[in-house]
Parts: sequence; C-alpha cells; structure tokens
Amino acid sequence: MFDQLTVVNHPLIQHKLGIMRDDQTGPKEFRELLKEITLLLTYEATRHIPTYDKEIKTPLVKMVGQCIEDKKVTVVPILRAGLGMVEGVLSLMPNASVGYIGIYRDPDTIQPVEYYSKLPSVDENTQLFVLDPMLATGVSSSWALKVVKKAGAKQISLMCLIAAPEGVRFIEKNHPDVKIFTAALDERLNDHAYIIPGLGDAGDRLYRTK
Ligand SMILES: O=P(O)(O)OC[C@H]1O[C@H](OP(=O)(O)OP(=O)(O)O)[C@H](O)[C@@H]1O
Ligand SMILES: O=c1cc[nH]c(=O)[nH]1
Ligand SMILES: [Mg+2]
Repeated sequence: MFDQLTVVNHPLIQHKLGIMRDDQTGPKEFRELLKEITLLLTYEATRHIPTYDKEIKTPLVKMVGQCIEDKKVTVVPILRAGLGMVEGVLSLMPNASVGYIGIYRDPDTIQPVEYYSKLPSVDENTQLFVLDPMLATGVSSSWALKVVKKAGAKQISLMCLIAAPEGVRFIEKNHPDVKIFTAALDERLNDHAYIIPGLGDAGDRLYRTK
C-alpha cells in the first residue's frame, strides 16, 4: 500500500506497544517501553546501513569481521516526544551523533512551529534517522526532514512508533526518498488530527504535562 513504509510487526513490539497505548500506563513504564521498542525498531531500520571489513584475530585464527561506522550515524529527535527514542538508538550505536529539532504542532492550525534547531555537521554519507513517536498529519516530520536535507543529509530514515495513513501519504508525497519505519499503522486521524486508536499525546504521556 505504501512504497516507503516498513511496519515492524514483531510480537515483542506489538506486546509492548499495547501496554503503551493503555491509558492506565504511567510515565515511568511509558518511557521504558518507548526506549525498548525504539531499540527493536533500530534493528530493522539499520538493516541497509553499510558495513566495512576488519581483520580480527579470534583465539584460534585470523578472520575478516564486519563493522558498522556508527560515527557516521546521526539521530535527530523532534522535541519533545522524539527525545524518548534517543536512548534506544544510542544503546545499539553508542557513537552516533545527536542533533535536535524543536517543533510543536499548533493545536488550532495543526501547522508546525519550529522553536529550536541544533544539528551536528552532516553530509551525503551520513546515515540520518529522524525520530518522532507520532506520525499524524505528517507536517512536523516533513518540516524536520526539510531541515536535515537543507543541512546536507541525503540518506534519511524516519522512525516512529505509530503512523496514521494520512501522515505516511504526506511524507511519501513530499519526501519520496525517505524510508519510514513504524511499529504500527493505525486507522485514521480524528477531527483534532489525533491518531485513532493511537495512544494520546506522546509528549504529555512521557513528561506528565497533562
Ligand atoms: O504529524 P503531525 O500532525 O505533525 O503530529 C505529530 C506531532 O505532534 C506531536 O508533537 P507535539 O506538537 O504534541 O509536541 P510535543 O512533542 O512537544 O508534545 C508529535 O510528537 C509529533 O511531533
Ligand atoms: O495522536 C497524536 C497526534 C499528534 N501528536 C501526538 O502526540 N499524538
Ligand atoms: Mg505533544
């Protein structure tokens, strides 16, 4: 149905996501689960990144092992909710660089408002991952993708937890070169552009701001 989308439909991920969706789940567990699911998503989202050969010596013989250049990996969480995904990626690629883009969605206009941006230097060889748990209309992620492209990134993936079809369509139309990885593709958006069934406002649930 969508060319650029991978739904990482693993039982462990679906189990953990179900707990996150439950409105009785508190912020501590919500944060832990977001980190754990992100780690599992990262496994799939990094399948395409290049490796290089390195000669190593086991206790018995020499052999050629495979390494990734995680120093060429940059993760860019969209504040605030994307922050909850950073540790999950870094636990697998500890040398990745981290940049930040602060965007909130104006509740009346549903348009993105950028309030912060600090990126490390990136170029066409950087493997860049934009992180945001919620892909609703797609306007926030699309804005962030424009920012990282302007900074020079060319190999870009978007990692999210829950995507709405409307958001995936928007990203595929505006950024057909970007791969999207999500734990779930939900049904639709409601009249306030919230994902149904979704999990509510990810930022508020992470940081108990409502
Ligand atoms: O796809 P969209 O329609 O743009 O909606 C998704 C955006 O909305 C949420 O952020 P929010 O504006 O709630 O900011 P926050 O992370 O600070 O809570 C979410 O984390 C995404 O960034
Ligand atoms: O469902 C939604 C939509 C936008 N932002 C969220 O945090 N949740
Ligand atoms: Mg929010």
